[in-house]
Amino acid sequence: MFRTMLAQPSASGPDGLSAGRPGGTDAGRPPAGAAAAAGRAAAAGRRARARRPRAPGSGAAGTPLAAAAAAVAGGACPPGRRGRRRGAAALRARDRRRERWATEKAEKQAARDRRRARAGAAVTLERDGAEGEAAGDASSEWRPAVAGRRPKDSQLPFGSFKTEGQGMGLRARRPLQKGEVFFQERPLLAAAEGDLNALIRTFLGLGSRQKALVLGLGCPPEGQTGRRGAPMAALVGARGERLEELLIDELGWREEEVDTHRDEVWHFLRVVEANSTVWAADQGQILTIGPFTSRVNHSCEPNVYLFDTLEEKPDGKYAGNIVWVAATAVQEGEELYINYADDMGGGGGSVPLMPSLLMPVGKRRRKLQTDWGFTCSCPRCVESLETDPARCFQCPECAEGRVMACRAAPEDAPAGDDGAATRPAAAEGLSQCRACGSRPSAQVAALVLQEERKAVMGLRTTLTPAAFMGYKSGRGHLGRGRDRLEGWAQKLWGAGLGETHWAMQWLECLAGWGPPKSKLSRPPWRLLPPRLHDYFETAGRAEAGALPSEDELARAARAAEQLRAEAEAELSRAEGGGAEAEPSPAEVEGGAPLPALEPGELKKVLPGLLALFRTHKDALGEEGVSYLGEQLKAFARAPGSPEEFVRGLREFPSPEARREFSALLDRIAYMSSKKVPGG
Ligand SMILES: C[S@@+](CC[C@H](N)C(=O)[O-])C[C@H]1O[C@@H](n2cnc3c(N)ncnc32)[C@H](O)[C@@H]1O
Repeated sequence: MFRTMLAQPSASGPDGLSAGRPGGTDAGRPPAGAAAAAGRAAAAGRRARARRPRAPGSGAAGTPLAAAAAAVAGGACPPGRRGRRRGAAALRARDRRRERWATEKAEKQAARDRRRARAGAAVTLERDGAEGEAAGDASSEWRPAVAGRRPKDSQLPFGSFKTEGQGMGLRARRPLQKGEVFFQERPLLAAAEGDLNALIRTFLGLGSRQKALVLGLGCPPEGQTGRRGAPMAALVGARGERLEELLIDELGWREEEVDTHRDEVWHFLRVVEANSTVWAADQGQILTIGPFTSRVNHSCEPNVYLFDTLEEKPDGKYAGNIVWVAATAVQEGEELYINYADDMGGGGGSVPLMPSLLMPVGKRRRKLQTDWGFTCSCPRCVESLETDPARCFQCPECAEGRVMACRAAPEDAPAGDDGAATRPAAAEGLSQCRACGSRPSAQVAALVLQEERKAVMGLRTTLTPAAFMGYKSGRGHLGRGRDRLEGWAQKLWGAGLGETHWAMQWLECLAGWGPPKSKLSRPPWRLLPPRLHDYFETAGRAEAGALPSEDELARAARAAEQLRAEAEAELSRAEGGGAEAEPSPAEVEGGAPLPALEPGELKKVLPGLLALFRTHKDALGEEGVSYLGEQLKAFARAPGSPEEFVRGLREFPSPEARREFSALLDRIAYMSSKKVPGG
């Protein structure tokens, strides 16, 4: 369900400015420069495993079906089959078969309808609390199996629900922390992309329950391909009318097999087109279908990032999972969204230089319409329809406030003969300035927008991927390239663009491409909307292998223990306690319960803790300081076990901060246990 530049012959950013896939190993650095660069070394190590998900159906070249078609056209069909001339008898037989199938199909459909009417619409997905629930009821929940096995409710951090206008969707059942790997799905189906025969045969080999899960996924009605230039329609016809030819003539199926499976295969191929995920692996592309992954809708401000750990085994089967990471903090009940517009990964060099998510709303929607056949109704798009922050300008009147591109005001529209407005749909104007209250006239708006066009055009012709790559030194540092980017930002600023204009944000992303030290950090380089920033950052970290994997967490835990032991040893030396004061193994391993603090003793500890917090205030940030403050106050109100207190701190929402402060927390735990103030 993703797209990657790997899969696209060319890609354009806004105004065609892009990108494509720049060459070189640093080409794929994600915009989250700090994280990505920090993970550069890790990424190099992981590169062998780097995979990128993308949408099948992303243009003719990128789909399993199109790949299969290409393979077929290129002679990958069984020898002796392709190019076989058909005699009149064969053609008559084919027509007879088609007629028979049409009749059988109508009968089957009628039977299906009857069954549905009897059983309600939940035919393949089990619903929780189905009693009294109409199909599609917003409160209904389905629980498909993971690789055929149904997880218990308590194991699932999300549930499904009926969205408004986007079919089914998933929403969080509990709060998720940014960077949290909260779910992993083993695909029900995995096959080499392009090997259509293997894909279909793998599907047919599934158990009936698993097949039902796959066929229960949403797909466009027959005859509606959903996507422009849909490759499946090109391959087998919009209604599957050439499926039989494909199966028999190209894939070498026996007629009896086709008779038995045709309808099922036809339904399956439509599901594949709408729901499969393709991952770039070393051995080639792997196409997967996971019932859960297939239910996550798209948003232009996604809160979930997916990566995979898929691997082809020597027997040709696939092992591994699709891993779900919370890209931002997600609240309980919030819908989960991923990014269908492009893949934001970076380690393997496939990140688009111009992420589609930065595009203005019109361009984003056109892209999704072309690639996916739906008009995006995500919250960000809906909010940007009237005035789009990605087309933001300094107010031509007061220069302090900001105005956005929007539809021209009706009074500015040219009048027709009869006096009625005949404004072309594309006519643009500028919104009212919140600071001075003025709304630029049509003439002023036209000038501002003309300046924008000129500036963007200049950027587009000069800042090509090749030029950008040229900015970088051999080690990938941006070096003086940053000055160029800053120069460009100043030009755009001079041309009247505002901070949240896509071109400014794009420059910020590019500037962030380098290692952390070179990241531009002074104003106005804080332009990305926070959630988008989080998403890019998490994507970069995931791709750079910097997310807290289980290994990493275990390592961090060991490191924390080590620090704690060191701190205790140091303290005991300072106390002059010598060997006696050495922590017991149980304490080092966190096994020994810490004694509860008495209110009087707490007074001694608090100043020390506060001093520690103050020392680390900057790293903690505002959110961290207030969180720790709350914990501290709660502890002061009702002092209990220091362990509980420290546990509260360990639940700090940001995993990064948690890691950073694990040593600090260990010291706090230690001090609490020793009742010694100071750090
Ligand atoms: C892989 S499916 C996602 C699950 C789907 N909603 C369902 O009911 O099974 C993709 C389809 O969901 C819908 N969809 C996903 N994100 C959307 C969005 N942002 N706006 C509108 N429709 C969306 C589109 O119909 C799209 O073809």
